[in-house]
Amino acid sequence: MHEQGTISIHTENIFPIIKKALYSERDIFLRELISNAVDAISKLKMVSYAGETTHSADPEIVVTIDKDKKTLAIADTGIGMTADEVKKYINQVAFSSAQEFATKYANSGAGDQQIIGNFGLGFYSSFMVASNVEIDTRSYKEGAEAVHWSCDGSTTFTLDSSDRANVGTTITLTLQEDAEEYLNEFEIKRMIRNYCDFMPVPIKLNDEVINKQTALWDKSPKSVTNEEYLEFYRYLYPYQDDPLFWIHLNTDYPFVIKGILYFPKMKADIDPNRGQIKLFCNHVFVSDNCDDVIPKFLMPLRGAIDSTDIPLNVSRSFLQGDPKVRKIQDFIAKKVGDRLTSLYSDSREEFLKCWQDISIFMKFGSMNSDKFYQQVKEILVYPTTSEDEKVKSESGNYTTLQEYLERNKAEHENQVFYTSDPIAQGTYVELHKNQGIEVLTFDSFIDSHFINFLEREFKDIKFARVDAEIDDRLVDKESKTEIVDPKTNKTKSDHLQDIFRAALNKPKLTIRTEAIKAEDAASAPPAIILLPEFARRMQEMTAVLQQGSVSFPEDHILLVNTSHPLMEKLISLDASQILVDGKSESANLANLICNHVYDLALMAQKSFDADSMKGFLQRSNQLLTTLTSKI
Ligand SMILES: Nc1ncnc2c1ncn2[C@@H]1O[C@H](COP(=O)(O)OP(=O)(O)OP(=O)(O)O)[C@@H](O)[C@H]1O
Repeated sequence: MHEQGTISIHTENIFPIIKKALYSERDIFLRELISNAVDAISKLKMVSYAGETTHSADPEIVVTIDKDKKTLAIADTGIGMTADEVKKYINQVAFSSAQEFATKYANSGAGDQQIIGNFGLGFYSSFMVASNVEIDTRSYKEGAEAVHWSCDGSTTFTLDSSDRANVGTTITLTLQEDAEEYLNEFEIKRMIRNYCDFMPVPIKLNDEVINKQTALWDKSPKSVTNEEYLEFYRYLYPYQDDPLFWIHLNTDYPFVIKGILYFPKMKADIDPNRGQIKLFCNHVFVSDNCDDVIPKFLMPLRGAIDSTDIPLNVSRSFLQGDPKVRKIQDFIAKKVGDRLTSLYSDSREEFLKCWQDISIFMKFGSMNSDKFYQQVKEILVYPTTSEDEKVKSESGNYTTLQEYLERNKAEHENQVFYTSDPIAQGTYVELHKNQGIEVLTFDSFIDSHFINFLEREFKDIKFARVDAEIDDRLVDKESKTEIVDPKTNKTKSDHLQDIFRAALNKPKLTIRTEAIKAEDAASAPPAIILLPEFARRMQEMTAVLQQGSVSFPEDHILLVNTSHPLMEKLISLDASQILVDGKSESANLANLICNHVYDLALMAQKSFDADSMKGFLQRSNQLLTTLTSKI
């Protein structure tokens, strides 16, 4: 048999277009050819199950590199093709999708970068790297003649008889000069591992089986042990910390979707834009990036998703608007939500152990997807100062917002007190705690947005940071009105206001006085800084918009604690007016103390820059010297 023919395609110069468009994705040719080989092996299995043939051979794919001839061959023990099938499937089917691709590319007007090779490229993608492609094949069909097809990338081909004895197909590529890297064994091994690792047929190179073959996601979740899940994770992401927990997806309805999604230990700097989930289509690796298939907020997860239902096309942008993809996204998000809620209800203790690592993800997800938020809102928890038995756990004390509101309904209905930095704001937290006011911690970088989100969700609730205002319960209102100077009718508060205003001389600073309640008066701070919630949030927002750092607001409040013992002394110092060398030494000392008290209050709020620190140290020394000179 000898036949020569013309492949009927209408787009001129089809191969240069394909080569140009897919240049950066050239590796995919091997994935396509090996996928075809796996399909051919499955088809043979199917016809044999159907009783159409008794032929059987060990399923295997052998990749052979011939450096002298500059060829790369992929041989399979699959179904093979008759001459008619070659004409039909190769000359017509394969080339028609090539044409479709080229037309799409030519019309898209998109730059090379926007066209990414996925599926549908098939057999013809071999012309991206080969100057000549040969097919040597023999069908499983009784009496079928083996055939040899050859094409040099032009639109003509030859079809001859072949002396091939075995059922199956060998595709031999004569590599172009610029594709000789595919003669390198390491490179081919890497490509097989990358694209074909989980294909269910052994793929051999130099008698060595290169691929893993079994995909853990295919197994029934009940039959997989924790150690197997961990091992698989370590295989996919070597040298990484073990994951916290995982979700095994295994469904046939409404979509065929399998996979394992792992929750890794998340760092504070997670980048939700960088997905790490591997996407497979029937065990064939497609992409390291499931951007279009996974909802954005699930991006920090890792693992693998395998689905033949994900409509992949040559141009990835096609995917985004696809309604099926949206349904798949919702489905995956729901599964993730289910897993989290069942973890919480099965073992709150285990859930809380992971909380530090998953909280940012869950808050981010809640803000991004209402469906997800509705699913998880009851299990969003926050560290709390409450000592209630119900909130205790080995990982610390945690409460949900609902529980918090319920517990504190009588004390402060609809008001949530929180700290954004339990260490720096420790003084304030302590003050609240001592008066029995429960404080929650919202200290991640996402929390200022998340608090806004919660305030939108719970319309009546107001969040106030512990340093925003002093709650009435923390102060003794009566002591404020006590008159201490019968001559001037001034209260202690009036006096202290005068002293501090004169000493600090800061027009933008508001000075307020309150008697802070404390069991031991000296244990409460002599003064604290208040940053009104609204003004502080505005400032934070402006900083975000201007991409700057949040500077400390100049118009803050200094709240002087009139019940601190230091304040009595300060009033008498100021009043004594002891003159040394014509100067009032006591007034000078009072001035130093006021500035020192102010600085100490500031220090609980912000770190000092070099100049402020220098000033603080100098004054501290001066103050110590003045005080010790009295001894
Ligand atoms: N190794 C092979 N053994 C048997 N038949 C093959 C082999 N390779 C290709 N074919 C036949 O050629 C056809 C065209 O292959 P091609 O790769 O272009 O497209 P496809 O596999 O049908 O789909 P896709 O474009 O998604 O890969 C296949 O459907 C199959 O019938």
